[in-house]
Amino acid sequence: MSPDQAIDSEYIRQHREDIEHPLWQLFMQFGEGNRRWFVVGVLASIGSRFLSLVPPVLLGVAIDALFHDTAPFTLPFIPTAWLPTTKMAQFWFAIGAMGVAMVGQALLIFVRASSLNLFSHRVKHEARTATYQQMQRLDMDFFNEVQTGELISILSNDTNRLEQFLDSMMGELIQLIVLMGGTAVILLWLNPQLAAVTLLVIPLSAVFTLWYMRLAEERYADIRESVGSLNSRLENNLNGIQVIKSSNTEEYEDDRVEEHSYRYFRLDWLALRLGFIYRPGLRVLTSLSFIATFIVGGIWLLQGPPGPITNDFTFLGRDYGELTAGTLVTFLLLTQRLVNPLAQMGNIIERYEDAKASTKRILGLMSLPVHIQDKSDAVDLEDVDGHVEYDDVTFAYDEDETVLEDIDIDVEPGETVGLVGPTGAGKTTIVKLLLRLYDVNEGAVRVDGHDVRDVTLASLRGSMGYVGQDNFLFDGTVEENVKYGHFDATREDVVEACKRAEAHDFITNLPDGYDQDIGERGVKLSGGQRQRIAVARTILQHPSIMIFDEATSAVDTETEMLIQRSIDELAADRTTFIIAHRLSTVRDADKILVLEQGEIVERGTHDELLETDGLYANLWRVQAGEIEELPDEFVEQASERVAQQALDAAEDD
Ligand SMILES: Nc1ncnc2c1ncn2[C@@H]1O[C@H](COP(=O)(O)OP(=O)(O)OP(=O)(O)O)[C@@H](O)[C@H]1O
Repeated sequence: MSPDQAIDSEYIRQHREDIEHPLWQLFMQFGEGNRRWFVVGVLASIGSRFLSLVPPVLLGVAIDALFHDTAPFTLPFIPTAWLPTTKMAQFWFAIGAMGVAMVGQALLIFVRASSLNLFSHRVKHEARTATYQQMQRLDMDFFNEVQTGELISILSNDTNRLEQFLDSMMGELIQLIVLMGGTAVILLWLNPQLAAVTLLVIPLSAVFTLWYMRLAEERYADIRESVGSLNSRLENNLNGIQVIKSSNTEEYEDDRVEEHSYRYFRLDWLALRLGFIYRPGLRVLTSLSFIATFIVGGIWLLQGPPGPITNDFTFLGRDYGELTAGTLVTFLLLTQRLVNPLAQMGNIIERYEDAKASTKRILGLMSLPVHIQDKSDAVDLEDVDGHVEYDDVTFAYDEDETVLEDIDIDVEPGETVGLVGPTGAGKTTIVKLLLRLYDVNEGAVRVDGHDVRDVTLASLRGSMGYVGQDNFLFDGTVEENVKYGHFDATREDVVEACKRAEAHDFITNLPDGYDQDIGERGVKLSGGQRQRIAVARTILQHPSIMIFDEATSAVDTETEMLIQRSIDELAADRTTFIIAHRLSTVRDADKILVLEQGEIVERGTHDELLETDGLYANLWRVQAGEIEELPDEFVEQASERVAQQALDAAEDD
């Protein structure tokens, strides 16, 4: 897929699906600094499993050599010369060796658990922070497409799933592989013919497991996706709780949440059901292996070897005599030991598929292409004068719908520009291009003669202050919010900025003044108060270019007057863009640009535009209450626009 392609939800889904070997990629990306923990964990796993195989082998050897005299006292991998020669000494040697193996196993289990847990928790932490860091830098297109709940789900649920697999299940998987490998080696060493009967379960289980994995993979991808959409629903509803209550739509929302939750339940249940078939199936296979070993070994002991099996053969230079009772006991003990862990395979695979789906979501997000970023030769904008040019700019959010067309604007340093026009005309989009939240499709936006694509984003955005209609405040105190982004500002700086933003008086009236906690998103303040804190924050930034986007539209007339005073003060010595529906706000601007359907249809000062008697003059008449004097054409166009907006809103729903 080309990185130039628009980042829409289909692109994001496909991009995620195309990720191959997600867990391996993740391991390579985040395992590096943590590999030693992984290696120690794996070695301890192998060691502990290996030691767990020692007691059954010793038991079998001891039975045959000490009690039945049917075989010599020999142990795998240990030279006979090292072993004691008297029976009593051999007896105590076997018991001592079993004790050492058990204590050693306990120690290695401790080492395994601590190192693998440390490894998985570190990988989780690093994956989560790296994902967040990358996510913050993604293009706005991405945030338009993906819901917040879905992102939280990736940063929280998916990283947790990953950790669960990495610390517990991966350890179990390694142990299972070691157990199977170790058991196979010992059984083959003891008696390759009987081992062939016992170990038939391994290829059969592998085929059965592959079948299960193929089916489970899709289901777990769907489950992770449904968790994301459930979280998005919940997040949306919690954010909109005031609207839900005031619209009396609790029952409607109950149903919507239930629908999402039910989808999650159903997908989860489908995957579990698959596991219900797989797990007992695997147990039947492993039990069959135990029974087959017992039947074949039992008949062999009672009647001599069955069928084509012969007692008299040599394999890899070793002479295999008759099957003994002790060997059969070791076989049965080891087979029994294989049964339970092998039956755990179902759990491991479920967690593996779950972790794989989660990792695809994490890596899918991390590897998304970023278009809006610094070029390798980007320069810093320094000592910005505030000369802004839009040179024949054309822009579309979606390929098929042009939002701005042939926009030409030239703003001299220090000038104030008013952007007005009907809703949806493209006013906010114009300033988004200046902040380089999006790149133009054609033409160029320049600041002090530099194309905004050629300068660093930090210096570009650092030279601009933006105050919108609804400014986000963080949970914290008034002072923390004013200082946000300028953390080394002093209390005096903060107070000075608040005075200029007409916010000082209301802040000193709060019970804790500048130390007042303002709650999540500033809920404990009124809209006008939040607005003035946002203005103060911008003043502290000393921007060369100011942008006010409907900054006074949500406040009462008195607050509007106060904010207007601070806007006037800020605009006095810097380039300023003011987007406003209330035309009185831009009346004194040096230039007013009137936009309609993505084009600048009129430009001039307030008086010039009134004289032109076009769209601006009609909008002015509307606000002055001179409705009767409006031309019919304007009224018709206005009602068409309103109808179109209603249609668009319905389509969006
Ligand atoms: N993120 C987006 N993705 C797709 N289309 C968008 C996006 N943002 C805005 N638009 C569309 O672009 C057009 C211009 O929107 P814009 O917000 O610039 O208008 P505006 O003049 O500022 O309107 P208002 O006065 O209502 O704020 C509208 O048709 C809008 O639906």
